[in-house]
Amino acid sequence: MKISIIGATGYTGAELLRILASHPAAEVLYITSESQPGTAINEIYPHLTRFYSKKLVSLAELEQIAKQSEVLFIGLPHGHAMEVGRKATAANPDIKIIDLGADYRFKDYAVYEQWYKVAHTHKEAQAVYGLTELKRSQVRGASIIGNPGCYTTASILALAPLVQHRLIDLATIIVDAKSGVSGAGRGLNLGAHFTEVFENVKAYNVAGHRHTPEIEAVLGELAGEDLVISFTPHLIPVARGILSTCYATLKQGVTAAAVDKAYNSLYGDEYFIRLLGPGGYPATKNTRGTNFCDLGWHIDQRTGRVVAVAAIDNLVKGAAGQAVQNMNVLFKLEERTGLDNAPLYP
Ligand SMILES: NC(=O)C1=CN([C@@H]2O[C@H](COP(=O)(O)OP(=O)(O)OC[C@H]3O[C@@H](n4cnc5c(N)ncnc54)[C@H](OP(=O)(O)O)[C@@H]3O)[C@@H](O)[C@H]2O)C=CC1
Ligand SMILES: CC(=O)N[C@@H](CCC(=O)OP(=O)(O)O)C(=O)O
Repeated sequence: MKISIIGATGYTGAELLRILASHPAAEVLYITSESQPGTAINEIYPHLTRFYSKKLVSLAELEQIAKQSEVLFIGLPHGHAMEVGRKATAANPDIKIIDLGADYRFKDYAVYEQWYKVAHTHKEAQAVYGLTELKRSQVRGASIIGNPGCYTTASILALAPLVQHRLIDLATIIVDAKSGVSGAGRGLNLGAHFTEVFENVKAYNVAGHRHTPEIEAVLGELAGEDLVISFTPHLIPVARGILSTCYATLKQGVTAAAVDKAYNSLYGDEYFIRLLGPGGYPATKNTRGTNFCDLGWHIDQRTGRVVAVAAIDNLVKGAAGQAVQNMNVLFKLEERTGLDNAPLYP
């Protein structure tokens, strides 16, 4: 496929290039940057040398980029993809757009505007939410895909079986998640500064993180009713990784066997979902650099709660890997094409 990446100098853009470098059907045509047009990408990311020496171009070239590309990945901060998506589809109605940011994730644009504080300027877009394992049939026929966030991918995958099989009290869902620092992007900010992060763990955006409505919207659709959750993100001193620990009260009479059955029936045939089963302890290091999501769950008899844990790499299954997985689905390729690597360990 002829591919272009808008915002290639960011962590998700660079991760897309790393993955696509070993994708047999990928031909990267254009990569863009507003701050460093004319620079070769491997001058910014030397790990991409031998794979790319392609020069970055400005978004001003978007019309010709769109006309020549079959797939456009967008790795920009939220609020910028809509303009790119609108102009690209106007220039090439057949183009497939996969946005790694938040602009195309919400069916209800009012929710997006309320939480992201940005007016949506591409409301006519018929976008599909790109959590592959849950939305595969819709992804197959999509023109625009809103790729999920990193915390949301891990948390929704952990909770979906419990919600879909009506095993939990929907009013009791709590998500406690940790993210590596690359989740904040490559831009310099004090919160991501080494001496602020090293030997430190902290919560942030408590009771107000933008991933809250995304998780609620997707789980609510699965449940067939609106729901609210408590979501607390934490920053941990690692480069990559999301660990999401999710709690909910089991409905009266729900057995451990019913919980096991729910996970196995939803994910038993899913290559990228590795079920560690009851008592399993997912760890970010086991998914690092891969598109896998490791899932484990525990029944706490004392409290009547289920505790579901998910581990992913925020830049892979949480972003670029899932975006390529969705591209594979769009073009009817084996879904693991370019994604079937083992993690580095230790
Ligand atoms: N990091 C992660 O783990 C995840 C990130 N995401 C989302 O993916 C998107 C990209 O994230 P990430 O790669 O981490 O971000 P980075 O901050 O690392 O990169 C952002 C990119 O956008 C470009 N950019 C920044 N500001 C502007 C602007 N005003 N106009 C045009 N381009 C701009 C930059 O390019 P240049 O300055 O060269 O023009 C850079 O390439 C974001 O929406 C993020 O929320 C989603 C899931 C996971
Ligand atoms: C550690 C860290 O800062 N993580 C980011 C999540 C990145 C992401 O997925 O954001 P979008 O949903 O906007 O794409 C955050 O908490 O905002």
